[in-house]
Amino acid sequence: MPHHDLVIIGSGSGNSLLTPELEGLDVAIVEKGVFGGTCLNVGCIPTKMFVLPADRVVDADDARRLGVTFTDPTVDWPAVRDRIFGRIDPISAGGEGYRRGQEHVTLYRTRARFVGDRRLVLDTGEEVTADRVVVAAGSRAVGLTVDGLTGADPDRGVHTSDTVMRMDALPPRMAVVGGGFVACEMAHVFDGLGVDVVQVQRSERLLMAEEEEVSRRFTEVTTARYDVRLRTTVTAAERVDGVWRLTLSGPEGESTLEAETVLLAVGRRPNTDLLDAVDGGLALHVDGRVVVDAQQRTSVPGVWALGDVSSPWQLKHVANHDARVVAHNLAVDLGRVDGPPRENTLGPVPHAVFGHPQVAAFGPTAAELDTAGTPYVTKAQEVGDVAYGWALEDRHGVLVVHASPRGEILAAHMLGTQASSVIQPLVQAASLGQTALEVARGQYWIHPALAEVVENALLGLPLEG
Ligand SMILES: Cc1cc2nc3c(=O)[nH]c(=O)nc-3n(C[C@H](O)[C@H](O)[C@H](O)COP(=O)(O)OP(=O)(O)OC[C@H]3O[C@@H](n4cnc5c(N)ncnc54)[C@H](O)[C@@H]3O)c2cc1C
Ligand SMILES: NC(=O)c1ccc[n+]([C@@H]2O[C@H](COP(=O)([O-])OP(=O)(O)OC[C@H]3O[C@@H](n4cnc5c(N)ncnc54)[C@H](O)[C@@H]3O)[C@@H](O)[C@H]2O)c1
Repeated sequence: MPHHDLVIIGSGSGNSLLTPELEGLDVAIVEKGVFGGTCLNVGCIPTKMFVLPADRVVDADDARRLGVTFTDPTVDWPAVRDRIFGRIDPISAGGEGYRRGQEHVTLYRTRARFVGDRRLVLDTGEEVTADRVVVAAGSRAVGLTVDGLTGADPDRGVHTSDTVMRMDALPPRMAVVGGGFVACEMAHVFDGLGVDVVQVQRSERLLMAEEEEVSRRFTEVTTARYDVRLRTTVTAAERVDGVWRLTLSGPEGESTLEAETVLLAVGRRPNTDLLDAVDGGLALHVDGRVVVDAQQRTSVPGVWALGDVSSPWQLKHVANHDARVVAHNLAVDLGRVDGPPRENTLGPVPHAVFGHPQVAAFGPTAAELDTAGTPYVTKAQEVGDVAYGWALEDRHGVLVVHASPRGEILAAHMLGTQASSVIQPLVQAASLGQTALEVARGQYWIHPALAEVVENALLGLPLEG
């Protein structure tokens, strides 16, 4: 029975654990899927590479308002797709090859399941034990409880984000089910690339978890662009002659929607069930995530967890930071690094939805601050009211900042061009404890750059004194 110093389950963020401090350990990586995990192969990176060409199409159309007209675009799907995966697939293969070539690393290309504390059985039948285990097994897309739509079935035109980006050809029509991150990004991509998209969202707005003003404006812009069915669910589905006929239940009662392709984008669940995590003694939250403490330790000594399998945030920058904490704490545990273990105490967690326009945010919404009874002041700065907003002829963009009455930055919520980059100075300020006035008046703001929206929002806060 092979015994290793360290077994890592999952080659996404888990693959970045092997820092120089862990050099020479007998390490095994177990990976059942594509090497490199979700972000590289089917997540952040390819999706953003698909978003960009769609942005170009939408921006070209929008340029009409600026007095510039382009001829209608031609989309070469195989060229778009193959450029993206022509870049990504070799990175995955190269990463796998590198690990295979390392003398002290064993790569098991199969699934692992726990059968005891730090004891695993692989789908090959082999049993593997380890002094230390890191669970970095990620999450996976869920389906609907509707017959035919319970999971991806690409041959029958049912996709999740794992499969939709590799389609042979663009379908004429696509039903996108969901109103969260994946649904909004993918609906933008496929509408932009010329597919007739209908997005079906059970709630009253898209991106319901965002600040209401942002979610409302995003929904307005999106519904003006393509067909969005709000407060609507899919209750039944049948496929006839290669076309899905979905029965929808919405505000006006029952209706039918036809599409060659259905994209299921209704959330992701942690992969602890595939791991038999409970048999490994791991305590789980009710939603299936592994319980970890501030040092990323699980309930079993010698077992750590990181990323989507344990985090309340299914975000790559969070998984990466978890991995840095675990790598340090492994090195401390092994006596290779002096000092106390590290705690996972970074500031507020930002996120962005790369739709068109983008949405980016961190911190509580106004509704959450109200519920918590936290005193706060707010400024909603229109993007269209700063100089670069005039250049953009911006009509929808807004940056909402919430701060304490004394100027500590609590939250920012933005809809607009490059929101994912524009809010970063606010993430920095909130993380490093800089006040609104320090940030607004403690530096030059390049004029007339889009970042002036941040400066103006901060100066517009009705602070005490
Ligand atoms: C479409 C999409 C777009 C996204 N875009 C963004 C974005 O723009 N920005 C952002 O921050 N986040 C984004 N995310 C989220 C981000 O991809 C994840 O948060 C991140 O990749 C999680 O990393 P991880 O290491 O926890 O898991 P993963 O990268 O998923 O790695 C887990 C690995 O474990 C393997 N595994 C699971 N169970 C077992 C087992 N029992 N045995 C062996 N191997 C196993 C899996 O095959 C997988 O390769 C996106 C996600 C999706 C789906
Ligand atoms: N840009 C990014 O950072 C990015 C991009 C994609 C995904 N992600 C991560 O991946 C996670 C998963 O993304 P997601 O979009 O799948 O999930 P999500 O939680 O963001 O959204 C799920 C959506 O599905 C809807 N839904 C759930 N069950 C439903 C049902 N039975 N019928 C109809 N609608 C239903 C919800 O109302 C919601 O609109 C995100 O939460 C995010 O953390 C991040």
